Amino acid sequence: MTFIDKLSAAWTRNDSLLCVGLDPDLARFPAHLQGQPDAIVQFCKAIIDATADLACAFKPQIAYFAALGAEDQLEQICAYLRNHYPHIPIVLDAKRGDIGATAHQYAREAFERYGADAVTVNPYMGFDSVEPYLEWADRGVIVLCRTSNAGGSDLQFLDVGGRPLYQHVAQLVAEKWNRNGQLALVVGATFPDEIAQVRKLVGDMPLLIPGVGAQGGDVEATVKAGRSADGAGMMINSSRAILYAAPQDGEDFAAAARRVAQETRDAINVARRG
Ligand SMILES: O=C(O)c1cc(=O)[nH]c(=O)n1[C@@H]1O[C@H](COP(=O)(O)O)[C@@H](O)[C@H]1O
Repeated sequence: MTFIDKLSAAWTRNDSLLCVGLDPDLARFPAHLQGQPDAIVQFCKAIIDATADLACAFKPQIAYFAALGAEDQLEQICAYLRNHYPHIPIVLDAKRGDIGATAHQYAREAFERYGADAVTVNPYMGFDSVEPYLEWADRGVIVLCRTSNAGGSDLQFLDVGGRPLYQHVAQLVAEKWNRNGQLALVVGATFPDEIAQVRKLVGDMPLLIPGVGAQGGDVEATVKAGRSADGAGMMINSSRAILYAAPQDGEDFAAAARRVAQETRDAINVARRG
C-alpha cells in the first residue's frame, strides 16, 4: 500500500484530517514524568493512545529527539505506531535536503531506521536531492512549499518569471517531480490565500498544513482554501496545542490532549462540510 493510499484510508476510517505532531519538550512534561529515563516514550505513547482514533497521521519532529540524543526513543515510538496503529501513517518531519548520495542516507534513516511512511524534505537543492527518496516507491515525500513562519516569505516570495517562488515549486513538484505519485507539499495554515493558490496549481495532491493551534492559523479559512475536490486532501497538523493542552500539574495530560484533538478534528470537519 502506498503512502497516499494509507493516508486516504486513514482520512476515511477516522473521519479526520488532523495530523497530531509529536514534538516532545521535556520542560513542558507533567511532573510525574520529569527525570524518568524513558519519559519521551511514555509521554508520546500516552498521546498516541489518546488521539489515535482522531488522527489521520502522526508527525514526529526529529529535532526534539536528536537534540537530546533520544533517537532510540524515536525508534521505539515509531515501532509502537507501526505495531499498534498500522493504519495510521507516520510522517517523519526532518526537512532534509542534500546532494544525492547524502540524500540516499537520509532516506534510509527515515524509511528504514524509523520506518516512516513519509518524510519532509527541502527543495532548495533541486530534483537530484529529492530523487533518492523516490526509490522507496511505497513511501511519501513531502516538499516544503510555502512554510508557516513569517521568514518563509524571504525566499518563497521572490519573483521568478512573474510569480512567487513557492508557486513555481508547487507546479514543478506537481508536474515534473511527482513521477510515481509519491509527492505532497507543505503549506502553512498561517497563509490561507497561498494555500488556495497552491491547491489551484496541484489538483488533489495532499497538503501537509502545519500552523493551526500554537501558531494561530485559522482552521476554517485553512480548510476552505485547502480542501480537495472530495473534501479531503489535507493533513492539518497541530503539535503544542494538543501535547501541552493541560496545565503541567492540572488535568491529566493525555485526556486534555484528546479533548483538544477532538475539538480540532471536529472544527476541521465542520469547515470542510460547510
Ligand atoms: O514541515 C513541518 O511540519 C512544518 C512546516 C512549516 O512550515 N511550519 C511548521 O511549523 N512545521 C512543523 O510543524 C510543527 C508545528 O508545531 P505547532 O506550532 O506546535 O503546532 C512543528 O513540528 C514544526 O517544525
